[in-house]
Amino acid sequence: MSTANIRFIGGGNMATSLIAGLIADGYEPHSIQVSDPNPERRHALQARLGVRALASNVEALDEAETLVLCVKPQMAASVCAELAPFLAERRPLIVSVMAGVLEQSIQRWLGASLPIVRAMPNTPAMVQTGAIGLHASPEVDAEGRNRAETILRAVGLVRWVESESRIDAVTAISGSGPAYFFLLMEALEQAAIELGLDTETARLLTIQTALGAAKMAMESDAPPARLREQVTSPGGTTECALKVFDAADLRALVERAARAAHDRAVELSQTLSEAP
Ligand SMILES: NC(=O)C1=CN([C@@H]2O[C@H](COP(=O)(O)OP(=O)(O)OC[C@H]3O[C@@H](n4cnc5c(N)ncnc54)[C@H](OP(=O)(O)O)[C@@H]3O)[C@@H](O)[C@H]2O)C=CC1
Ligand SMILES: O=C(O)[C@@H]1CCC=N1
Repeated sequence: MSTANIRFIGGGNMATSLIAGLIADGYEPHSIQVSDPNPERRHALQARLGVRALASNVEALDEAETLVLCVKPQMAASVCAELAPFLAERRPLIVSVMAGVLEQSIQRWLGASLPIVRAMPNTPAMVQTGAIGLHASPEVDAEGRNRAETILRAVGLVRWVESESRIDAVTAISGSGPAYFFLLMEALEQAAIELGLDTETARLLTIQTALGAAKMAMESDAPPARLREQVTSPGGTTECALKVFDAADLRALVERAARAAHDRAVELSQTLSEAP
């Protein structure tokens, strides 16, 4: 099965992460083309990753087998309308990473029931440690599902979800999730500095601790709650720290934050589905 000729529309943060991850996995830079209106971004993509970067979306489509839509949700309608006349015949597999943009909306803007896979990746795809949710529209055949999965598996862990609405949950957890962990890292690093550690030591101890905790959680049979208990000696230091988190009801706060992200994705879906 060929995964060749992948075309990206929009060359920002998410496209750069995906392209970097694919190239690190062995994809040939010449099999990837990307379009972006920003000349500096195009230059960076070409210089850093060796892919062809074009100003024109239509030119970037050339010989597309898989087309990855990587523009902001608010740009989706106009970009699809621009591409529509060039897609009807070729019928590439369309992979949309756009948060809150429904398969049906994309098909309506394209004016054709093209096969669409919605993918919700995250920026750690750049280091092939992405967490990706996938959903396929009914037009996607087994080869299309395989192709999307093969491409996304090159940059991380892939999970299919049963209904398209679940992509909004994936968006709230793993799509936006790296930002939550980065925020925690920023706060812990700052606390380390306040406690007297030098900046570099604070940075490295924070990052290594996050990496170690994630690796342990991934490799252990025990759930995170059990791993947390193993760190928490009765009457010890961790217990004191965790009591502070409990007093602030950290769990409820995290749930509220995830729900806010989810609800924003739903709101985007509704608003954009009404866009002409
Ligand atoms: N960032 C993330 O962690 C994740 C993002 N996503 C989704 O990925 C998509 C892109 O997000 P992200 O990469 O963060 O956003 P960025 O703004 O970094 O990237 C979007 C890029 O598209 C360019 N662009 C604007 N208009 C057009 C156009 N008409 N044709 C082609 N390119 C255009 C922008 O240029 P300019 O800046 O000059 O406008 C920009 O370079 C979004 O839909 C988002 O929901 C999904 C999962 C995670
Ligand atoms: O913040 C956003 O809207 C995008 C989608 C998931 C991560 N970033």
